[in-house]
Amino acid sequence: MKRLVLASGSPRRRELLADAGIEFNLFPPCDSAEADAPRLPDPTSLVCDLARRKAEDVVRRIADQGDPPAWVLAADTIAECNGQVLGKPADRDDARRILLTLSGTEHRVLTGVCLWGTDAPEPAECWHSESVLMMDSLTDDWLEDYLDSDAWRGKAGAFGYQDGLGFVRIIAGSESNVVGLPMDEVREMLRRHAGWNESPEQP
Ligand SMILES: Cc1cn([C@H]2C[C@H](O)[C@@H](COP(=O)(O)OP(=O)(O)OP(=O)(O)O)O2)c(=O)[nH]c1=O
Repeated sequence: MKRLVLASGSPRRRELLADAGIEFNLFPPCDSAEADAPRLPDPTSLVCDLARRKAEDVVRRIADQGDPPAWVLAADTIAECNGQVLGKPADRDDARRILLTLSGTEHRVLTGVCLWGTDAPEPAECWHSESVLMMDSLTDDWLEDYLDSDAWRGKAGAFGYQDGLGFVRIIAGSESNVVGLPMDEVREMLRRHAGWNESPEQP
C-alpha cells in the first residue's frame, strides 16, 4: 500500500489528519506553487487549481528524489464574499480590510482538495467543499484588539474559527472544511483510493 503524504505546511491540516488516526508524512509544497498561480476569478475553480498545483509540486519532487510511490494530499482554503476572494492577509492592514469586508455578512469558506498518486500522470481526485458562515458586525475597538492578537496571521479570511472567539458562526457545512480540510469527504476519498480504514474499536 502506498504511504500518504500531506503536502502542506498548515498546522490545522496536520492536526485534522492526525486526529482522524490517519498515518502520513509531511512534505510542504513550495510557496511558489501557490504564489505564482493565476488568480482564477471563479472561487471554486481557484481553490481546486491551487490544491492541484500544491499536489503537483510535491508529486514532482517525490518522483525526482526517486522515492517509492505515494499518495499526495493537498488543499487550499479561501473565504468568499459577494464574489470577492479573500485569502491569507499579507499584513495587518490587509487583515483589517478583509475583516471589514466580512463584518456583518454571510459568506462562504471553500476548500479545494487534491489527491494524486506519484506514479500517475493526473490527479485521482480534485474537488471542493464549502461552508456558509455569518460574521458579527465588528466594532473598531474589537477589531484593533483582534489585530493586536496576531491570531489572523496565515488564515484565509483573517480569522481562525478554531480559536473559538464566537464572532463568526457556521450556518451550513463542516467546521473541518472551514479550518482547512473537510474530513468526512477526505476520509471517504482515502477509503476509495488509498485503502485507508479506521482502526477497529478497542474492546
Ligand atoms: C477560514 C480559516 C482558515 N484557516 C487556515 C487554513 C489554512 O492553513 C489557511 C489558508 O491558507 P492555505 O493557502 O489554504 O494553506 P496554508 O498556506 O496555510 O498551508 P499549505 O498551503 O502549506 O497547505 O487558513 C484556519 O486555520 N481557520 C479558519 O477559520
